[in-house]
Amino acid sequence: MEGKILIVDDNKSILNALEFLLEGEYAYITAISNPNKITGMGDMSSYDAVLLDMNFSAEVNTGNEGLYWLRQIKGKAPELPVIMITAYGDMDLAIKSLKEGAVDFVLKPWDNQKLLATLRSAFQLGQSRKEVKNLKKDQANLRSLINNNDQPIIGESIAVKNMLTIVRKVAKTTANVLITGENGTGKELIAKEIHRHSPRNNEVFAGVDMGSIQESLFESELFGHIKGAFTDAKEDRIGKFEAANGGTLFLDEIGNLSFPLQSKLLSSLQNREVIKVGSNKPVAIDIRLISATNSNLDEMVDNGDFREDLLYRINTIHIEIPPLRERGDDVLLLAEFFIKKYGTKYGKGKLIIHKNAKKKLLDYSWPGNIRELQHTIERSVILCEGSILQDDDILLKERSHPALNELEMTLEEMERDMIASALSRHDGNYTAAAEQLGVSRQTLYNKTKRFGL
Ligand SMILES: Nc1ncnc2c1ncn2[C@@H]1O[C@H](COP(=O)(O)OP(=O)(O)OP(=O)(O)O)[C@@H](O)[C@H]1O
Repeated sequence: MEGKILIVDDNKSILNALEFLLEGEYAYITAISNPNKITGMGDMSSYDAVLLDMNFSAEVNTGNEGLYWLRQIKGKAPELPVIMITAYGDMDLAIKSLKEGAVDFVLKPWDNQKLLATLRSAFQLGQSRKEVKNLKKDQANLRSLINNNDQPIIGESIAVKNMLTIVRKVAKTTANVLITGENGTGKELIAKEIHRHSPRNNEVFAGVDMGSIQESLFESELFGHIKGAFTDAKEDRIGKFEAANGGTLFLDEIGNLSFPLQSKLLSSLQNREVIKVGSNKPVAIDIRLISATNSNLDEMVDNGDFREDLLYRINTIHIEIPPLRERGDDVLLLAEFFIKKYGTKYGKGKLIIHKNAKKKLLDYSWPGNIRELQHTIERSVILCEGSILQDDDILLKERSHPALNELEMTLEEMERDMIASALSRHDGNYTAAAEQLGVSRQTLYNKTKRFGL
């Protein structure tokens, strides 16, 4: 069969006998009588298994030399299976070698069939180890591809620069981070940036949006469940905590967590373990937590809606993202960025923005922040005829804007308009805007996402 075996023994006749025996089974055999050659061998991972003598000097039988060379090989290729050969039947030594990482040992004089069988299982083990190593490498590559595929953070205002300095500093630690800011300011983007610059960047970044899942499913979403825990639990399922194990867990809209779940979250963070719904067996977890919200958690604590001890736990570092209207010319930088992006996407080539259009962008209050700007620019690129983006191409949906005749509006456009103006009136405060519109905070949140506000 295909396979590359290395034999190391200073007794030439043993070496020849082994070489002869193995030639019938494996495609490539390398036989060396001087173990010092191992030092110069470089990368040994191309071998599939090694047969290594335990005692190299005939008069010395401590086995130390064999153990020394075993360590050297393991240092060069940790996955490579090594079988030790010993002539003295010294069990202590054989066990010592197993502890040092040898997969098995054979005693001299050996039985040919037994030796071949031992080597075959070592060979199989080596193949599996190689596969696992390659899979892990693929997985790490995929993760870093996913993590690095994110868009850059645009912004040169002092507010953004200061924020990014904190982001870079905190990324290197494992501190829990709370990101606050209005809707669409880039909280998720910043959370991913922290993960990308952290030592966990080759591990998973798992996000849960508490604003978009039904409250009754929060617990199972976070902690998982076992089969039969509730009517719809047809299979065991792991939660986001376990999915993020070793990596970063991003809890968006953490202010939506009910009080009992806040307690469960707190105890998971304190004990570093989760208990699946329907189970009582704790599972150890190691996550870095980043939470985000556009609610005022201090106010929620004062009103008895959020646990103070949980707030302390999640906001070791607090990052506040400024709203777009406070970022000065960043509006234009971001607009240029999105014009380029959507110009390419819709085959419009290089588009230039007219100064009146710039003024229109700068004068607007952007209640939906960067998400709203992004959607506005996408629409304007689609509408734009020619190579200059005019102010008429930019449709702002603020209620005070008279561009659209209400009689010609669809119900959906009116709804979007009302939501935008309510958010603008309340400076992006969701609770107040939802109250004014007579809908729940969650409904408002879902609608702003749908309308791209
Ligand atoms: N500084 C930035 N540079 C470029 N794009 C950005 C920036 N900030 C945000 N974006 C983009 O704006 C959109 C909204 O950002 P994101 O989803 O991170 O906001 P959010 O604050 O998490 O929103 P929500 O409050 O609705 O959860 C995304 O498409 C994101 O890529």
